[in-house]
Amino acid sequence: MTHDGKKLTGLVAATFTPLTPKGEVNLSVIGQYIDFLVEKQGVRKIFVNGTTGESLSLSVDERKQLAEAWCQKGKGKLEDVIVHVGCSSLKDSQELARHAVEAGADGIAVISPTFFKPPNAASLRLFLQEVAAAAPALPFYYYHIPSMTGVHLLALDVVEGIEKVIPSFRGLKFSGSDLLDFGQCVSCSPGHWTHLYGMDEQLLAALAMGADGAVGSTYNYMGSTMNKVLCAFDKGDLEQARKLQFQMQEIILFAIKQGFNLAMNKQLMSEMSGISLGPPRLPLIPCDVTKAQVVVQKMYSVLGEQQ
Ligand SMILES: CC(=O)N[C@@H]([C@@H](O)[C@H](O)[C@H](O)CO)[C@@H](O)CC(=O)C(=O)O
Repeated sequence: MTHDGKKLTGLVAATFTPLTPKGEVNLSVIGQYIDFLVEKQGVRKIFVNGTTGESLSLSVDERKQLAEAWCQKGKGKLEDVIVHVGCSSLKDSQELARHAVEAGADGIAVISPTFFKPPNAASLRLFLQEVAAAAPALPFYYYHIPSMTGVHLLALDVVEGIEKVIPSFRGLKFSGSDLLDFGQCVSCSPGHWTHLYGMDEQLLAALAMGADGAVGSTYNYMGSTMNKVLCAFDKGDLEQARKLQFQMQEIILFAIKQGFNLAMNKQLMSEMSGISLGPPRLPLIPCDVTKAQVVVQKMYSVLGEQQ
């Protein structure tokens, strides 16, 4: 559910954080970025300061500036702005959760702390509960991304009984490949929770398993194709949905062979949108532009000019 009571569904772009060439947050291109998503990709929902947004490499103050800018510039253009407020420090997460309310976010999401890892699902739930309590009126989502957090608890165990302790709990962003865990989360959840899948290359499988939508990085520049997958799936046209998902897989696999990572992904968005998003922040290092351009060529050759 979003802030206005509607369940959050459909395609959500996990935004990149624009930086200047010197590595400072660059708020000046956010308006242009939103226009590109809305007008060229048909994407009107965003997930800010997540993995793609390099949140854990940003200061609390930078995350606040970004949350404010995305919410302000998105007014009247975007339907939902979900702000990720997860940090290793509970206090920082709570501060960001309170700030998200002031900024006008439609919901907040939280990952597991990653350095001192929760020893079990109950302790992670307690952490989430303490963050959610700082912004009790905002829809709250658990962001499950074991490949990045190194926390390999089952999402199913984390969300068990969660609404009793987090009344604002409204679902999961599941960025993992374990469709057994994902399917059981869907199967055991009440109907008002949303299940947003986060591995773009296999969204179709998750849709079959009951996903309500998706959050991902590639929807920044291949959102229009994935919107067609959702549309074909809704109409029951599996042949068309598969054809388009396979095309996206071909591109992502090609990119992986070229060394796909956040730096390349960010450069792909700069190339596709014409908006300079700058380098990633250290410790990540910029991607060789010619490598990104090879992937862009592949994208055009597989998808035509539809992007
Ligand atoms: C590990 C990672 O970055 N996963 C991406 C995917 O969109 C991923 O880039 C895509 O599936 C290509 O592998 C998202 O799940 C991340 C995300 O939604 C976020 O930025 O919060």
